[in-house]
Amino acid sequence: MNRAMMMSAAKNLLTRYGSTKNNIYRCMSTGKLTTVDVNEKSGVAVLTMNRLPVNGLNLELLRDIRNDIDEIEGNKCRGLILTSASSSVFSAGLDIMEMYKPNQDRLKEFWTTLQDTWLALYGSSVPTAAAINGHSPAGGCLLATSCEYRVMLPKFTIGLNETKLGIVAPKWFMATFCNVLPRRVAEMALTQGKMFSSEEALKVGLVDELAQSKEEAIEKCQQFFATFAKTNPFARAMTKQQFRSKDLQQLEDEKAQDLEAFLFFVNQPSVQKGLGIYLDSLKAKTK
Ligand SMILES: CCCCCCCCCCCCC/C=C/C(=O)SCCNC(=O)CCNC(=O)[C@H](O)C(C)(C)COP(=O)(O)OP(=O)(O)OC[C@H]1O[C@@H](n2cnc3c(N)ncnc32)[C@H](O)[C@@H]1OP(=O)(O)O
Repeated sequence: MNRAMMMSAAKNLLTRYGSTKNNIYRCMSTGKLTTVDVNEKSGVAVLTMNRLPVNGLNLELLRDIRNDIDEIEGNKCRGLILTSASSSVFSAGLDIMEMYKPNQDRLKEFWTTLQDTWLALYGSSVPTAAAINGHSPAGGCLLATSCEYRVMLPKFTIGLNETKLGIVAPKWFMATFCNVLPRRVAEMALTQGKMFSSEEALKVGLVDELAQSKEEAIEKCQQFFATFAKTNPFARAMTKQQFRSKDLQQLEDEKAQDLEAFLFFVNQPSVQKGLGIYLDSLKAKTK
């Protein structure tokens, strides 16, 4: 982050936090595929993904999440908890249908919206946490690890499984993973396409706590936010942004090349063939 960007971020944060210390704000739900509920007392917003059955991240769901994050930031919420309306899947990751035999204009918009959603979530000045109440592969894991804290329910799986699908996780997926895990663990897991059980994820630090129910997970996320009670919100947010600025800046600088690489890669006949086989295997499971 250069000096001008830093000053502008500081100005935004001062405007947000300057005179609002003890007030409670109300946020409103914006999306059709998401809901946002704000705890009137704590000011914490719960953003629930609601594209059942598996919260596949298609263009519309990503747009809704992105708009919700902007609205939560704008409404001065005290925290953002990301969770799912499903009782078994947090998010199945990117909707493979967006990448399989794609319309090229939509494909571009899809990837650009994913980039923008990540920039908004990973760079959010609002404290963020994920209540992971179901499986969380690939893009689902990206969303969860973009948050500052993770609480997961037992007996589910989480990880970046891209290499198992014959696709490559972009650099910013890897950077997000490396922000949570020791570099060696991250490299091994990424190259293996490893999906961690909830219990394994806790052991390596991919998640911070386990909870027995969604309600308990949300409560634990709220307790995490409470650890900031005695900090200055402006100083907290600036500190977070400085920690993450290298990763954020890299994607900001390379957005166009990243899109180009994605389009090139996804349109390769071998990748299309692999995605088709993978989709068939997923569908065969349900027959
Ligand atoms: C030099 C190289 C430079 C490279 C530069 C970069 C290039 C960039 C390349 C591209 C990178 C992209 C990164 C990709 C990220 C992703 O997120 S890809 C998606 C990965 N996701 C998965 O692998 C998860 C697949 N799904 C599952 O494992 C299971 O569905 C589940 C999540 C564990 C849930 O299981 P269950 O509850 O049993 O549900 P199912 O019965 O399996 O599924 C229900 C229906 O949903 C469909 N479905 C599931 N997941 C997806 C999905 N991700 N996309 C689309 N559709 C999905 C499934 O087929 C079922 O459909 P129906 O049979 O029609 O009901």
